[in-house]
Amino acid sequence: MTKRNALELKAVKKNFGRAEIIRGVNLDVHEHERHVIIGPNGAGKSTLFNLISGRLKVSDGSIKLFDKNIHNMPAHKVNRMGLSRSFQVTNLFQNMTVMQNLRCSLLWSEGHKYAFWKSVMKQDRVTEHALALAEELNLSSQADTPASLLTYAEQRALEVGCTVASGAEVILLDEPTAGMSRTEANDAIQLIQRMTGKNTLVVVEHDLSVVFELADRISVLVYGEIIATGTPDEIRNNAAVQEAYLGTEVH
Ligand SMILES: Nc1ncnc2c1ncn2[C@@H]1O[C@H](COP(=O)(O)OP(=O)(O)OP(=O)(O)O)[C@@H](O)[C@H]1O
Repeated sequence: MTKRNALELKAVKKNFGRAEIIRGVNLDVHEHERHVIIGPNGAGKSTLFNLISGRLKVSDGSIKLFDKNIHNMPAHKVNRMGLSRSFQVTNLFQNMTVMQNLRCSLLWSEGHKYAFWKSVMKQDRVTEHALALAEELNLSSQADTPASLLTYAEQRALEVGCTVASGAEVILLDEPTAGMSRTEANDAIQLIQRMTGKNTLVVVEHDLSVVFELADRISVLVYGEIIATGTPDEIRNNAAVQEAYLGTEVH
């Protein structure tokens, strides 16, 4: 049986002035897949994420989220349609506590747009859900701590928790282990795997040990073009990928 695509990019191009930065990208991300995009600095990974999440308009081509066109829609609409992008830590409300951040995301997923006063009954349910999430994130003991006082790795964990709580089916993660120690990175990967089991994940990541641990499939972006897509083994053994990017790093 063919797998349903959560995301489908067809011949996507992006120019900045006369420079063509994304040069006809075709990419299918299957529902529930963990798809990691790798590539050298300046290959266009962030630009591609900006196009998918609606922060930038495509110059040409189409992007579909579960069969609906989303290219050139504003980011908040793309978000409402079920795609959320987790930035480094900028999605958090720094002065609000862990619980308040989680509650905000849960209420957003129900369309409350931060109107906390709507229903007391619902508030109890949301609080319970937020507590359960804090526990899953190993942040129970910090439930009433403002986000700004968490460690960097804890903030990243909370950020992933808020993204999941916001109800998005497709989650884009931007270098989820950047700036972390090896132990923190391993914990973060386990947390991502645990928290996003029901989601489709698209991840940009530089750390190849993280990439090969996390990915169901990998796409390699070089100078604005995807030169290969495949399982970790297929990518490891792909001669063009080795020449353009991996070198001998993964052997
Ligand atoms: N708004 C912009 N205007 C002009 N050029 C841009 C703009 N945004 C990105 N670029 C250029 O597009 C190219 C790709 O940048 P991008 O940040 O997407 O690459 P990347 O693969 O994410 O790189 P890195 O791994 O270093 O984060 C770079 O040459 C960059 O200078």
